[in-house]
Amino acid sequence: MKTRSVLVKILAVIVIAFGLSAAAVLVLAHRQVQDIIDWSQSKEYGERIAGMLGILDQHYQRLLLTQREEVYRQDFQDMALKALSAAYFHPEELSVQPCIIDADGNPLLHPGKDPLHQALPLHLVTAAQVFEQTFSTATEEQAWAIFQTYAPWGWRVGYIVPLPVKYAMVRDLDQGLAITMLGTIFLAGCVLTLIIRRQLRPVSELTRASLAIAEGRFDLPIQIDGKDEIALLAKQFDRMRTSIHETMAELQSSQAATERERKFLKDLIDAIPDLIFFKDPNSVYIGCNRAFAEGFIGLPPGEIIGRTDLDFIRDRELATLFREKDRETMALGATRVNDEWITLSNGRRILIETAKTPFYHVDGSLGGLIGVSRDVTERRRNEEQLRHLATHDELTGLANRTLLQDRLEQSVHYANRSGRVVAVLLLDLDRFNVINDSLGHDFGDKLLCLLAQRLQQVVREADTVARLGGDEFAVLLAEVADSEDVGMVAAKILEHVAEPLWVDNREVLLTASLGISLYPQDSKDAVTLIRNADLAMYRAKKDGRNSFSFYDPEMNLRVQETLELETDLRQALDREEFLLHYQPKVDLASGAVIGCEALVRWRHPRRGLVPPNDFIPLAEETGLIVPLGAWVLREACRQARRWKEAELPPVSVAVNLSARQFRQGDLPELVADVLAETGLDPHLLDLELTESMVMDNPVKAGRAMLDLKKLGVSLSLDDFGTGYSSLNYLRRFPVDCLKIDRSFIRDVVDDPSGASVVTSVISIAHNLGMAAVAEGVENEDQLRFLASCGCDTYQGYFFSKPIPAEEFVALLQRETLPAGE
Ligand SMILES: Nc1nc2c(ncn2[C@@H]2O[C@H](COP(=O)(O)O[C@H]3[C@@H](O)[C@H](n4cnc5c(=O)[nH]c(N)nc54)O[C@@H]3COP(=O)(O)O)[C@@H](O)[C@H]2O)c(=O)[nH]1
Repeated sequence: MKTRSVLVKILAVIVIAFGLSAAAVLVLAHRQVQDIIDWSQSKEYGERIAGMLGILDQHYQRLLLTQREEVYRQDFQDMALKALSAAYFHPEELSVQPCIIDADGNPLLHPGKDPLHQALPLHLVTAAQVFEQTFSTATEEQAWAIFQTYAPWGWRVGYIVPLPVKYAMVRDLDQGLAITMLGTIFLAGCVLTLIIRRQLRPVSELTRASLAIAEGRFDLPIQIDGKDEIALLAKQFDRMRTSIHETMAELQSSQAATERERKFLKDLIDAIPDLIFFKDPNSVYIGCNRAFAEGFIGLPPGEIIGRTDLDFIRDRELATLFREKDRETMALGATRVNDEWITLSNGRRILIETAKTPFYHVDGSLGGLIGVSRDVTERRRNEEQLRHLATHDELTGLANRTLLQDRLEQSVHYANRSGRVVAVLLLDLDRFNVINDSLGHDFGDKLLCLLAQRLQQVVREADTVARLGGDEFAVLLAEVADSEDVGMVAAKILEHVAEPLWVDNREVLLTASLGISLYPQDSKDAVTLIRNADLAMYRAKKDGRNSFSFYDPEMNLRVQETLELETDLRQALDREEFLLHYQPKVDLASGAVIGCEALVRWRHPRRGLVPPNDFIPLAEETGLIVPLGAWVLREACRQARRWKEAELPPVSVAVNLSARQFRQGDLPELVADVLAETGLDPHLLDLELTESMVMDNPVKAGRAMLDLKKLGVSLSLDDFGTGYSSLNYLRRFPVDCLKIDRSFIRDVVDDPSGASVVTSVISIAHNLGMAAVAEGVENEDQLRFLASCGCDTYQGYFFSKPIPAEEFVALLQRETLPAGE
């Protein structure tokens, strides 16, 4: 590399020297040419000399004269001699005509022109003549010697040169000079090119690199060696390129990552079934997902961007609404949620819930909003359904307790201002469970639906009919004048309820008990009004059903008592507050005590001895009858076993079963367990069932009775005659005794119809192979009548009230017992 550099330098020096020499030559040559003055250029002097020399045609000939004295001094003689010699001795070889001119410009010698001599001053003529003579006679060497002696300083030698010749000289000179110049220029050019190429190579390398960078190619390294500025620059440039390359690579990688992310996000939002869109602050779409574009607008996303809702939503009202909501959202600067019904591109109408949220640029300026719309049609429908379910009865579609309460509160609110009365009527069907159990729940449901329709027809549209559960309905009379009007409506309702209903081609007769509470008299609170109506309804039920009853504050007192009683009842078993009394059963024929009926008593710590009628219904209602009944059964069996162990005459013990106990599926197991536990002979246990208990569901009851019979116990049908026993069923039940209700016995003497019922029951019992037991025998007449009818057994105050166990033992031990005749 260094050698090359030296060579180039040497070459450059040579070229420069050559160029300088050539330039010097050229300058000298030009100067020489310039020394030969074209006297024709000097008009006055030129014309005079030309005239003297007889040169007429100035256009074709020029007189060229040497100009400088020094030249004469050195070369004049030689030149003059040579010129004159040539003119005289070799005139044919001359292309120019020489002449000599003195210091004043007078021609001294001009070989071709005689007149010249005449015009010359004498001394010059002489000189000229001498010259002529000399040259004409002397040899060349002689002429030269003469000339040397004559020639004074200041003479000039000239040539009359034809113009072409003069220019030929110059042209030759110029050509030479031009060739020299061109050669020099060429060489200089070559050297320069070399130098430039050498110097500019790094620059061009840099240029190439710059271009590559400009074209985005950063991977081509810049290879420039050296330590000069360009090399240093190139190195820095290459570092810069590397740095940019790396930065670009990072940028590209980050761009690729960004692009991947962007694509992923696009795919993601396209995969979301919700409608997603983005708008600028002027509500112009700047993006959306596929669901929005194709599902809602019906255009590809590209055709939506840059447009507004007004451009493609046909419903202008909706489009304007969208725009208003956009503005509100962006003005608010927070998420807003709206519901709107829209029509999709496939024509389906859906309800959308749209959440619009403003978004901002990095500099904090508003970028627009992001919208997400979701099809909530189904959800809303479900919500409506749930709301309906939450406020309506599923079976009948009537309002439920919640809605009733809500409406009642509203009605109370309005009545408060209007001064009118609001009435709550609570209706409970009488003995509906009998229908339900005997005819099935489906049948019962259909009946309830028909009744619901009927109730709705009775009241006005402003009133509310609700089902509170089971067979319990409520009617809210939103505005009535007074309680009299309410009573009329209540009576009308009962009338409609009592009209025959047809379900599955079967006629059903229903009655209801109705309780009424009034606003503002009975309470100002909706919940209390409903509760008071409920209390009144219970009163109506107790009063004999198929009637209505207005709420009375007394009812509340009773409820309070009942609540207290219930609390005490729950603790009574644990506190062992129950005990049994036994009422003897007497054989009518022999007068012997053949058994007894166990009757529970409650020794209340404050109230004293509480009769069963005051707590058995409550125990039944609360379910406490189940443990209480089990206790009675166990205690009665244990007592009977003790009597047997005491070797008293054998007596059976009768235990009353409650409806709930009987319905419990585990009664046979309980009886079996108790018998096993107490060791009582099953024949000495008599279980008393009521007529209504078995007739509510005769089939099921029949099965349960069979199970009990298998244990070896006796079964009696209590209160016979008060219910609706079907003889058909009765015939099939494994019953041992029919107990004639005391209401028939009471009137047996005075009332012939009562007597005939008793005789009929006795004969039915006997015909079915059962014993007849009369209850509530209080006097001898009754006893006598029963004996006359062939009644088998009796019990009643006439013989004995229910008595404690020890008294019953004493009674048993009496030898003589009263007997009927
Ligand atoms: N499930 C259960 N029910 C029971 C139980 N113990 C009693 N009861 C039922 O309570 C009702 C009332 O019973 P009670 O007050 O004991 O009355 C009984 C007798 O005292 C009464 N009786 C008997 N003879 C006469 C009479 O000559 N005159 C008259 N006024 N009353 C009389 O009758 C009741 C017994 O009736 P019954 O059961 O129908 O034989 C009552 O319904 C009891 O069944 C129990 O443990 N479990």
